[in-house]
Amino acid sequence: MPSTPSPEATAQIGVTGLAVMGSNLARNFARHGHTVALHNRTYAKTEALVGEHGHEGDFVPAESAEEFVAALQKPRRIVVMVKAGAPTDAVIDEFAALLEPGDVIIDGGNAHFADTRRREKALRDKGIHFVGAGISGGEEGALHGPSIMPGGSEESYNSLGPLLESIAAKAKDGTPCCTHIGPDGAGHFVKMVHNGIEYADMQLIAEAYDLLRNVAGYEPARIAETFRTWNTGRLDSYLIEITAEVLSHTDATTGRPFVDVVADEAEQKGTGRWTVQTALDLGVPVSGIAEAVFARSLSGHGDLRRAARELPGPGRESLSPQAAEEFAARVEEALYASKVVSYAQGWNMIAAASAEYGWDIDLGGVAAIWRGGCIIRAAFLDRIRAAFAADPQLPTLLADKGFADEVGRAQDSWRTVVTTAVGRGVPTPGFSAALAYYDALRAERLPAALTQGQRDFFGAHTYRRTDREGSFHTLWGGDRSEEKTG
Ligand SMILES: NC(=O)C1=CN([C@@H]2O[C@H](COP(=O)(O)OP(=O)(O)OC[C@H]3O[C@@H](n4cnc5c(N)ncnc54)[C@H](OP(=O)(O)O)[C@@H]3O)[C@@H](O)[C@H]2O)C=CC1
Ligand SMILES: O=C(CO)[C@H](O)[C@H](O)COP(=O)(O)O
Repeated sequence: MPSTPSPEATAQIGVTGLAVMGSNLARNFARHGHTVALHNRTYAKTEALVGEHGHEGDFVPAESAEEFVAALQKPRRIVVMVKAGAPTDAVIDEFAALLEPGDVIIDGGNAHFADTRRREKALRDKGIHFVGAGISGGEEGALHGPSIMPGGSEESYNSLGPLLESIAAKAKDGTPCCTHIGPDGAGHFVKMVHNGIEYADMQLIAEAYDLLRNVAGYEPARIAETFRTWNTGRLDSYLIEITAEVLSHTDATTGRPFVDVVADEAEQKGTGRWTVQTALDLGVPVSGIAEAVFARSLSGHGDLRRAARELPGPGRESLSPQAAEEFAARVEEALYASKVVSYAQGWNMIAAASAEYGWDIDLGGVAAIWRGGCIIRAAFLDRIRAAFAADPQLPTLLADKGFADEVGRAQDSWRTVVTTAVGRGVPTPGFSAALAYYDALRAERLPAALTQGQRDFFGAHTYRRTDREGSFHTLWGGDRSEEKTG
């Protein structure tokens, strides 16, 4: 039964799920002058939030879902910030039963976009707007300004947009890092690709660190300085900045570099894996992101690593200080070029999904809202925004003249870094895959022609020719004459 709004319905927005993300988002709304209704399954968390931060703005704590809904102005806007998956479904079902047509439920968790499409459709049938909103920036971003990627109907964005834009991060030009991405699952799709790119960026940075350590022979503190310098140039980004912080940190217990006492097994919650699974379904090559997911997975396979530890590898002579410095400069170029490739792959994926699902996503707009607040925020994103503003149909970022020139200038160093890594037995799956992608895209001819011949040989799968229209099959088991099949 729809609840009857009480005369005390004062809250412009409600947040349910008051763990790290939800409580910080609620505080962010309140700090921006919005009255915020608060709800959490376990009421003690609601009380704790009001006890500690009640002075930051107007909060309306609610013990029950009914009280929470009654505290909201119409159309009611409820942000759900609970664990992704079944808990999100349970909370949506609980609130949908209390809402009325025109009300809006916003899922700010890391939901799979297919779940968001399903939920949006089910609620649309009841007249309730469902907004799957990707939110990036972690705990700090939620409090001080995240990047927000809302999907859903235009109508829901009209009601919600100003509120979300008020709490979002602001890019250097003052633009809020929040825009309507597109219908149903578009917002969560774009957030998923953001995380896939985040994985690729982190893997490339990790490879650069490994090369500086094991080829250039730098200690972590020196590598931190190198990253700090890079952060003043074209690689200027949050991830490079925090890399320098992590590398310069000393473990208090042992006095050793922090990075040397952390177990070298990278974990993952799943959004990178979803990106790769979805890319396979869409037929978009995202080799940089895939290698990053596999690299995390491999690092966690202690059993395989222990079994292979004694396998032989090449010797590693140390470089002279000058050669090390020259090599470090080349690593910067390889890192930059590989980064451009993984962003190009991510954008191809967004474009493909936009076409597949009819989302009409503004590709430059995505870059614009990732300039601030999110984990992959970087100066570089303004260049991507500009590239799509100049040509909204750009087939790949590598075709943008500015990026093409830079990557072209970096290619010698990129090749040197990859061959040096191979020669010295330092694994660089991200750098290598990015370079292979670059070379495959620019190749005049690919060996895929041979693959087609093999497929036709063993399975009569047919092939197309370069000189004639249609499909063909060669009678491999007979006189090897060719027949036109279509
Ligand atoms: N942490 C991060 O940096 C980021 C997280 N996200 C996403 O944001 C969402 C929230 O993340 P986070 O703040 O870390 O919290 P968690 O993912 O740890 O979820 C905890 C919250 O979910 C509630 N909850 C769990 N199960 C249920 C249920 N069955 N019914 C009702 N409530 C339930 C908990 O309530 P109770 O207190 O009663 O247990 C608590 O409020 C997640 O989807 C996450 O993926 C997105 C970006 C960054
Ligand atoms: O969404 C995020 C930032 O944008 C999270 O930080 C991200 O989910 C972390 O992922 P993982 O635990 O898989 O490294």
